[in-house]
Amino acid sequence: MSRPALNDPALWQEAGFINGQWCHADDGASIEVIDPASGETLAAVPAMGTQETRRAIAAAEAAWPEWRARPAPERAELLMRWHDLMIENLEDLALIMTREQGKPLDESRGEIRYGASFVKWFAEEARRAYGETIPAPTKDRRILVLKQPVGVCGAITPWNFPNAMITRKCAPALAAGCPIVIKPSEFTPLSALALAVLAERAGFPPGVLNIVTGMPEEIGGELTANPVVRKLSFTGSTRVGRLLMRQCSDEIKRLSLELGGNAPLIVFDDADIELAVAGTMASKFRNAGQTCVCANRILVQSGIHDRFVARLEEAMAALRCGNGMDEGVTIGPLINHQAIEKVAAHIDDALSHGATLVCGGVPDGRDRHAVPTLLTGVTEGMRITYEETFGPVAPIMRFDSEEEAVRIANDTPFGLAAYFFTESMRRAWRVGEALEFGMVGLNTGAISMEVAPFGGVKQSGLGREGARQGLEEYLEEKAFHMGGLI
Ligand SMILES: NC(=O)C1=CN([C@@H]2O[C@H](COP(=O)(O)OP(=O)(O)OC[C@H]3O[C@@H](n4cnc5c(N)ncnc54)[C@H](O)[C@@H]3O)[C@@H](O)[C@H]2O)C=CC1
Ligand SMILES: O=C(O)[C@H](O)CS(=O)(=O)O
Repeated sequence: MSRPALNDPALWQEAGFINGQWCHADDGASIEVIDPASGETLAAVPAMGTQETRRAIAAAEAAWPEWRARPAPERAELLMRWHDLMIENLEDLALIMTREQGKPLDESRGEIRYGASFVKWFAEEARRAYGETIPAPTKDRRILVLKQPVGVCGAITPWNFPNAMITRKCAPALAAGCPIVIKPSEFTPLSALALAVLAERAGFPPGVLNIVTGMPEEIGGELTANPVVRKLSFTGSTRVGRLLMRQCSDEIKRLSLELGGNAPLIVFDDADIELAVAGTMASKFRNAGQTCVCANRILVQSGIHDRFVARLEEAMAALRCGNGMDEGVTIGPLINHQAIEKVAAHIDDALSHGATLVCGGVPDGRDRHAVPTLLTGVTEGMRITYEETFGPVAPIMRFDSEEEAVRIANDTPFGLAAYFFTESMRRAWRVGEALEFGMVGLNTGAISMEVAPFGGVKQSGLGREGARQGLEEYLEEKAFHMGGLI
């Protein structure tokens, strides 16, 4: 197991974190963490299940009364201390992330800053869980609306953003006064465990933040069935989100779901072509295309089509595939062989139905890399247009009219992110309002930041993360009627 040389080796943890204690699975079982760049075993973390999860939930329940009673400025101070420790240890956290997830080091550094931005944002928001007073209908009554923490929360997070998807959930939970039990992806647990090391150092009391690693079905089964857990927050596939939603229905738990996407990116004839190319590169190739907000379909109007394809091919030629630890690499390996096989299947299907390969091609599984690929002549009905590719493949669909582009863009059960490029103010309003997505980028491919609400409609999920809305997901509203006052 070739762990990286860290400035602070204590950040490399191969144990779960329950009630302020580092612990292993009751039966001693473990699961291996694989380096996606080499395929070698990097670490082994506990294969925890129902019993360990039950203990973590009990620890969170025991911690709740004191944590909810702690004044918001004190919760905020702990969150800021955690934020500062993340920034101080940024290089180590980035190294850990690149080794277990594969993304280039610079992207990992960017994700640590992105993850830390949620901790700082919710340290600030903790002080603003404002209630309200309502004019009473009679003289003897006063009506208040109190904001109170939901209670013990659970979170289940994906492998593609193994730091930011943790902090985007636990920062608002902790800010609101909720203790939390987190199950990170079995592919990338080390980033979550490093965050727990820093949370402990920041001074969070035992039981407030717990990390349970291991068997998804067992841990998820306990988080969804245990009545002590009042809310579950999930980021991942729509398939699993639907399953968890069903499992939470018996207890009518609060839910936040950030699920799959199928983002259209539309380039109109009147687009600024350089903005459109830059926006496409930013949206399509971040994390080797393994994000839920990546452009999954690229719709280009006929008049600009050939020029845009030529410029995009030029820009893609600058991408460099390789090991994320190596200087200058911009496209790391995909997370695993299943991901590579899915990308290959999408390319094969498109080519077999008449698409043209401009550059790239079917990845070689042995290289564990998906080569940045540009396809033209992509048409509706090809798998790549209705399944989330989650890889560095840019499928170009030609269109003629604005109405046709909006129809195609909206023709999906998903509704997470969409992008379009035009210099026309009138078209900006028409298309921005017509697109059925939770987030829309006009002349930009970057829409992920802590200040704006992140989330989707239709089968892309429920609720919003980040922004003012993100705190509300962890608060309950109580109408408090005070009668007999005269
Ligand atoms: N909306 C988003 O931000 C994301 C969407 N995705 C989508 O999900 C697809 C697969 O990516 P994965 O990370 O493998 O997503 P996934 O949905 O399979 O896994 C996400 C998390 O759910 C857990 N999980 C899986 N099955 C579970 C179960 N039965 N009970 C409880 N927890 C369970 C996993 O251990 C992981 O922690 C991607 O191809 C992409 O389409 C993936 C990551 C993020
Ligand atoms: O899971 C994801 O893909 C992230 O939500 C995307 S982002 O927030 O990093 O853009």
